[in-house]
Amino acid sequence: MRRMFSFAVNWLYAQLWLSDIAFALLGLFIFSSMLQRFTNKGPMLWPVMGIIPSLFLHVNDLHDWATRSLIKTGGTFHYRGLWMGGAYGVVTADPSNIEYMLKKKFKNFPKGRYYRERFYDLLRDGIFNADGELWKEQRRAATSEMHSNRFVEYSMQTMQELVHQKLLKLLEKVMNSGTSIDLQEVLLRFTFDNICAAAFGVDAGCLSLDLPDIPFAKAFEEATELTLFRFMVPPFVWKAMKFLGVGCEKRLKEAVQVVHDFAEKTVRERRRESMDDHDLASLNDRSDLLSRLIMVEYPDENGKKKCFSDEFLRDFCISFILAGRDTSSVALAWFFWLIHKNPEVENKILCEIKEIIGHKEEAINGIVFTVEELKKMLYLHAAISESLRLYPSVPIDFKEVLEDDMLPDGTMVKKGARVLYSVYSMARMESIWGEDCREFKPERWLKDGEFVSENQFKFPVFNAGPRLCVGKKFAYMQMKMVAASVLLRYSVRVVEACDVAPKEKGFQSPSFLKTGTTIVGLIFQDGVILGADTRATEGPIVADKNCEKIHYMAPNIYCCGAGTAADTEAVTDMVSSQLQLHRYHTGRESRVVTALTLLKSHLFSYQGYVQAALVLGGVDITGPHLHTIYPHGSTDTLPFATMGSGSLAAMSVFESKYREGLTRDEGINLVCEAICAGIFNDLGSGSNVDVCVITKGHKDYLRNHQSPNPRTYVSAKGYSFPKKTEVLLTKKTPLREVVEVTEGGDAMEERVIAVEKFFVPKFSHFHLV
Ligand code: HEM
Repeated sequence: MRRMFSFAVNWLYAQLWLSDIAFALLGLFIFSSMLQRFTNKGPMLWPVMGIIPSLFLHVNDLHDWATRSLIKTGGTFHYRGLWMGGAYGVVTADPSNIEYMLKKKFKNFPKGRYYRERFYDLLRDGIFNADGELWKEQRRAATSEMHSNRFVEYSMQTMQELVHQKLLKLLEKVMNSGTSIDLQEVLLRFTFDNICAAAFGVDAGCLSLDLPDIPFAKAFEEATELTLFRFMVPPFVWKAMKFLGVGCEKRLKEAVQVVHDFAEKTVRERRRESMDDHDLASLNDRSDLLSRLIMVEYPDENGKKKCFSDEFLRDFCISFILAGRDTSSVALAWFFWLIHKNPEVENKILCEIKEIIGHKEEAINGIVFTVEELKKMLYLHAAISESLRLYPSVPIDFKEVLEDDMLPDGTMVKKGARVLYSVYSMARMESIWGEDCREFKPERWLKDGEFVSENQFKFPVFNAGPRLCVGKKFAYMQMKMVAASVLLRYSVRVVEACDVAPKEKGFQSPSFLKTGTTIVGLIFQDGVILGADTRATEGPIVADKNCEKIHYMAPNIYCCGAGTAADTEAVTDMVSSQLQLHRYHTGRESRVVTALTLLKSHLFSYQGYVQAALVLGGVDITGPHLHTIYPHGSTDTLPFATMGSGSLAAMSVFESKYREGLTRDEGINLVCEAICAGIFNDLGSGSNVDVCVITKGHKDYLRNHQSPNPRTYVSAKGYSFPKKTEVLLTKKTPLREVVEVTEGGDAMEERVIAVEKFFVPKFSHFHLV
């Protein structure tokens, strides 16, 4: 028998070629792929790799791709991970399935082992990571404490303080500096400080004016990110790394240590207070969750009084911080982004706020919203709910299946499978939210002016059923407080340059159309002379032969611009307006250094996205000044300067011929010679020479002062333009009134206040206007 078997194996071995095996495997691969394609309406499940290749293909639009697949399959599809990897289950967006899991068969769909083992190092047995009795005990404690009047009052007070003492001050500082800011980071700092105050009763200090690095906050952020990394790699990878203590797992261990040390120290100190009669009085005054829970006594199985252990309190507080930190800050960042895109909603919110605070006499800056006032802001409530509907803070969540079951839509789920439910996709399904589901419409939440809540399972943004978010009320108060306080004072604008996805995510920034230019300036004995050519180019094409590149900034200050024409015009116009408002305000002549500071800080904040290279010149009370400003905001102060593509040719003239104490005519001639060097040696520069001479109290703008290469050929036949635009109607509208604007005047009488407040997430930057 054994001989026969070994004979058969040897025979087979002699007959088979490697190519036969490869061919057979390929056939099997194609067959199973086709079988899968025809039997499964959901995304392609590849042999061996399962859904993984599709995930990689859609890594940049995962949620939208899942939405398309869910719409195609009618709300639910099966998925499978790597072969023998153990990951399998269904993805659903069907409210009846969600109600079944989160409420009707709650016990059969716990968070499960998969979730728990990944989060265990950070959260241990905290409420966010617990199931069964462990969870129930914490849930009871959290609900009773958080819904108490004492906690609501305390949390409101901490929110008010944080908004007025920290957040608004920081925004004011940013606005005054004229820069933009990563609003998402600011909001994250805000929610971190807020939740630390609510949970531990401590000020984490993240939102100080100088935005300091706080070790606890940094470690928390790192621990959360590294824990989420465990969900992205196969278990054997992170488990092996943890065992060996290397890479991400080593960093995670260190970060978790910092978080736990901080939490343990705070719990220890508070426990000491509870045991020391002297400190007990001050503990009684505290209303944070830790201080309240430390005082709680409950009967154990034998009827003896028991307190919560230090470990219980530590894990409880850490879970709380995790639950309340990113969720609210992400929700607020999306909210401000949507408000920027939908100014009509912003107007309605402002109308509502103004109606509610109409009776208040204080100036806007002194207004602090009360709980009652926030409760009355129904339109704002609707706008926040609508923003959460479209961009839920937890876009996809999952539960594990304890025993084989069948979901209400007929889908079978096996023990150990996972049911993922996409809250993000639900918002985009016409079958759930109607044809206008993708629109941002706060009105869908209002009926006859009253806010109408939606069914929890159609809107599971805060989860639903017994595990509904404990912090929902807190979160709404917090978000409304921030939104109303900020919108009342500022308008938040997304900085378009940063609004685009960063390069490392595959985004190619557009190339710029640059204008070739020669611009120069020099200081002569009585003031400053600026010069420029007049050619504007669009790549290889001459777009304008006689444009103006010397821009007015103030009666005593002018500025030559090279780079993108629109940018040079926009930036000089903007600063010129600011200078004018400043003159109205102070009644004094503008100084060149003021223009320089405004220009450079604007250009610096846009980090080269505003393509303007400038030569700024003027004469003020301190004498003549000449500066160059580069697109990234660096500056130079020189007696003679050149910029633009023809700057090298022009500089060669200045370097050989410039001297101190030039007369006006010598200065103009030298400027013309330098510009001509650019015109004749640089293809981007051409046409005529514009000159501007600025002396104390006077300026001469010599437009087309020289035309060194006039057009010589004119067609003998002339030029005919046969097709004309016919004039059908001629109507003259006489000017009713001529308004004269006089520079100077009585500054105190005619005071104009500029309310241009610039300010702004990492995924996008915002401006405050
Ligand atoms: C916009 C803000 C918020 C959103 C969208 C939100 C959403 C959620 C969601 C989806 C869950 C269920 C998570 C899961 O079981 O996988 C949850 C649970 C929870 N949330 Fe929130 N949350 C927000 C703010 C807060 C805040 C500010 C707090 C604390 C003050 C908080 C405390 C909790 C707690 C303790 C749980 C665990 C409840 C349990 O498992 O029984 N949440 N939240």
